[in-house]
Amino acid sequence: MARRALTPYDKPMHGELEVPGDKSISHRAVILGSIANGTTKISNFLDGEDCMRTVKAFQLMGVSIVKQESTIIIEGKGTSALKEPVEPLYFGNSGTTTRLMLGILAGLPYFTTVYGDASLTKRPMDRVINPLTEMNAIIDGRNDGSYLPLSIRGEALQGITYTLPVKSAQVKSAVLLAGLFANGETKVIENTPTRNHTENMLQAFSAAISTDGRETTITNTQTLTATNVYVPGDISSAAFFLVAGAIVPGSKLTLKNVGLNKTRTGIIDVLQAMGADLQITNQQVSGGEEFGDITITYTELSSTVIEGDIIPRLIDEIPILALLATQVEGTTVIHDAEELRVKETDRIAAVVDVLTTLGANIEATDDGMVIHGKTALTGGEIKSYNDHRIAMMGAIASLITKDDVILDDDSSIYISYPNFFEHLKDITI
Ligand SMILES: O=C(O)C1=C[C@@H](OP(=O)(O)O)[C@@H](O)[C@H](O)C1
Ligand SMILES: C=C(OP(=O)(O)O)C(=O)O
Repeated sequence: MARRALTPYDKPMHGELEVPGDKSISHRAVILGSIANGTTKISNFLDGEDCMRTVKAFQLMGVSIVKQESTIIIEGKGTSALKEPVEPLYFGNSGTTTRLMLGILAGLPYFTTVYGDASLTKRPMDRVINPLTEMNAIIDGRNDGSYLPLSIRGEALQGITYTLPVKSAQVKSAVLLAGLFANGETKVIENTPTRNHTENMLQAFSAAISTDGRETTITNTQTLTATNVYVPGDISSAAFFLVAGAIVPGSKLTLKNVGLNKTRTGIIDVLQAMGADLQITNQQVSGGEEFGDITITYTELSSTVIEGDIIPRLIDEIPILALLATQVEGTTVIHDAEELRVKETDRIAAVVDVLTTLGANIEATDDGMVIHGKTALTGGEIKSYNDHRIAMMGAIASLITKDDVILDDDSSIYISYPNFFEHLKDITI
């Protein structure tokens, strides 16, 4: 636990940053590389705590995974070479590890127990256990089998057609991954599109998968073929510096090689709707994932409404967008974001608490928040709620506060952005 005092910065920021690899893509690359046949090299892998939980889980199942700086080499030998783990799998703070691994473990012929930290232990798992149970999975756990710790006895699975009742890529992914081992076809239908990295990665590893509009179908695939994966920068991490550039007058920042998958770029659409000066250059594609450089040049912005289908495209960026909304004239309203209540912490309550402490005019609603701008932020002592996105939001706020911001604990930042403070320093010297 590390308390940190952050001093306001009152000069324009200039510079270029290469944010770390995408968390969602890093998890998926480890999972598929570990069950595929052959060697998978993952470059620009995010070695944050969450992705390392996924790595550790497969190491405990006998997979050779070696890390050399930001490259990971996996020697995959197919699922038949995996071993039953002899100890419980610890998933720390990582919702993605837990939900995606449940999809895998449900179909492997092993008994496994999984557990997590205090936050993960409070997050709902029935959203994944329900469809997996429909597929014949045998999963039990605390509180009628809906919370960690859980036990999984792998079973022969049966394909299903499943319409997602929650806007969750983790649920979609768990069902699709289980579909690799299930008899026949597994179809997932989503009313609101969510991030499609699992679909892209399954395609890259030669699974029998196809998407038609909002329906994705996967057919039992005994053997995946290893491939090399380049992980683009995480737009959810870039978001903190995009907002920094948007709130500190006179700034101009470039974020290099940032993932631009359309299911993730809601923040770019919102910034543009608010009037931001954004330029996207050097666009490329690798493994079905688009990426490129984003340059933001400070300009006065105006308020907006964020609701509907855009929400899953920016769900993790809402805390930092709320900070931005405190710095624009007018009222910004965020609706349809009830999923924030079941993240690492209740992010609606946490954002409202932190920004209120800093002097903002913000109210919580059941499914979002209402922010009245523009307010001068004061500084003060804030709680991170042990949530990386809340801690980084507080740190970015300190750029424009009158007095210091004291963060009670900055350790959660290692979850998704281990070199966050170095990057913050690089652009504030
Ligand atoms: O699939 C993923 O990698 C993720 C999906 C989202 O969660 P939900 O599926 O719970 O919405 C997101 O908030 C999380 O950070 C990562
Ligand atoms: C919600 C998040 O992650 P997870 O669900 O994997 O814990 C996040 O990174 O903001």
